[in-house]
Amino acid sequence: MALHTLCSRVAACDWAGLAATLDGQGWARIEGLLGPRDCAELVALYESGRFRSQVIMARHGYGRGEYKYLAYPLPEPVAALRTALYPHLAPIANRWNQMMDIETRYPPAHAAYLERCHEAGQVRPTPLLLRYGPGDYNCLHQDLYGEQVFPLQVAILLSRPGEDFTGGEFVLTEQRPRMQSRPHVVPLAQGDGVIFAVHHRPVQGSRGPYRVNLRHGVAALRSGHRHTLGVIFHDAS
Ligand SMILES: O=C(O)CCC(=O)C(=O)O
Ligand SMILES: [Fe+2]
Repeated sequence: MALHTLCSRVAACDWAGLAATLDGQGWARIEGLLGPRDCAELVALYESGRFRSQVIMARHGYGRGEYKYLAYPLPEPVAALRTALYPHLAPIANRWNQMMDIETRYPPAHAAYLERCHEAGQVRPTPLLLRYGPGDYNCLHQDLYGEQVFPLQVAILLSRPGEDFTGGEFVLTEQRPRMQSRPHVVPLAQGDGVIFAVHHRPVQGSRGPYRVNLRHGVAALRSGHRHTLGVIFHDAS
């Protein structure tokens, strides 16, 4: 995978449009972030890559299926994606924090943000590859790994819905204060990324913005195998 192609794909996204969509619904899709060959390379990494740990989800009550956290140094395409996406997300994160009266602001470059994580004792990489088989699912959760939290993350679907697998929809729920939770089903094709809020997002109410609490997960697969790349911007303790 040509890294400059990856970086120019990220740069070519309509970031003003994505920011507006994120403000409106808490998630936004980047279509065709990765090509079919890029996806196949990342799927192959599930077997051949270097990882710091493996999680069998059923053992922890997280669902069914498994995932592996990549080790540092990250594979080049994953490192490049994370570095290239971050500067576009940091201004959105800063604006959201301002709306939610949260004091934290994020530096414009990911390297500087990682230094902050490392100073807080969060030094372990969080990008991960996930693998689901028939009947596997991922319970609603939030990827929080310490006090340092970057409020947006990206998941990229590496498999072809309808061909490699059926079912396995990416879902989000929004828990609103004193109201019932709202579900979202995110339609993804192979290579599409979804940007979404890790835990909170501001929603504009009639008396100013309020906070909603988000969780994400994956519905059970009916058949086949599904792989995902998760890009989380804070390191873990
Ligand atoms: O497999 C998925 O689509 C969900 C992945 C996930 O939970 C994550 O990237 O944090
Ligand atoms: Fe997750």
